[in-house]
Amino acid sequence: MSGRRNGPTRLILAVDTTDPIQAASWLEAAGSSCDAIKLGLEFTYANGFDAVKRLATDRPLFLDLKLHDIPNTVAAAIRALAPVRPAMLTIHAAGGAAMIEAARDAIETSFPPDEHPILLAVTVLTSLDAEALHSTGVAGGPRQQVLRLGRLALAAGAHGLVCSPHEVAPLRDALGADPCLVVPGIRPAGAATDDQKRIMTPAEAHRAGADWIVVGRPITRAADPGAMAAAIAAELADTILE
Ligand SMILES: O=C(O)c1cc(=O)[nH]c(=O)n1[C@@H]1O[C@H](COP(=O)(O)O)[C@@H](O)[C@H]1O
Repeated sequence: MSGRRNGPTRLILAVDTTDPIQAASWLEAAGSSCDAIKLGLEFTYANGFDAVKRLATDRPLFLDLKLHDIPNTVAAAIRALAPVRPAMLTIHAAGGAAMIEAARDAIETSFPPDEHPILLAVTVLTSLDAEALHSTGVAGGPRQQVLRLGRLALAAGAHGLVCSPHEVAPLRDALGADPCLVVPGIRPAGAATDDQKRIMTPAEAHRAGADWIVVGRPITRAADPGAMAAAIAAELADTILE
C-alpha cells in the first residue's frame, strides 16, 4: 500500500446552529479560509432543506445527516435528498454492508451522473473514548473498530470515511491513499476539547493524511471567528510546506 498522501488538507466549517442569520455570519467571517460548509442535524431540523440550499450556494455542501436505518429507508431518504445536491453526505458504517450498498445504489440511480455526492461512512464517533466504546458492546478499541468498519464500508461502496485524527495514519497504512478521509475531532493547540475525546491539531491531522478536517466550535465560539478560521487555514498551509 502506498500509505500517506501528499495533497493539501482542506477545511470544512461545521455550521452548528439553529439560527440562519448566525450561520450566514460565520460563513461570511470564515470567507475563503473554509473550503466547504457542513450543515447537520441541528440546522436542518430547525430550518429545513430550503434554508440549507439558500446557505450553501458558494461552497460545496457537506450534508451531515448520519443516516442509520434499514437499507430500504436509507435508500429512500437519499433519493429524497437528490434535489438538495450535497457534495458529501454521511451514513453510519455500523448500519452494515447492505445498508451501505443501498445508499450507494440510491446515489447512482437518483443523482445526475456528474453530481454524485461523496458517500462518507462514519466509523466511531470522535466523542467516544475506549471506555465509552467498550460500554456499547464493542470488544476492541477505537482503532481496531475504525479499521474494521472502514474496510466494511469501503467494500460495500462508500467513497470515504469519517474518523478521528487518531485513526488516519493506521487507515492510510491499511487502505492506501485513495479513500477520502474526513476528520472531525480537531482542536487547535490550547483550544477547549468540549465533548470531543479523540483529538489532534489541524497540523497533526494533515501530517497523518487527512483529506479534509471538520472544525466547528473552535471557530464559531472564537472571539473572532474569521481570524480563527484564517489561523487554521494558515496552519494547514504551513504544514504542506514542511
Ligand atoms: O460526521 C461528522 O461530521 C462527525 C463525526 C464524528 O465522529 N465527530 C464529529 O464531531 N462530527 C461532527 O463534526 C463537528 C465537530 O464540531 P466541533 O467539535 O465543534 O469542532 C460536529 O458538527 C459533529 O457533528
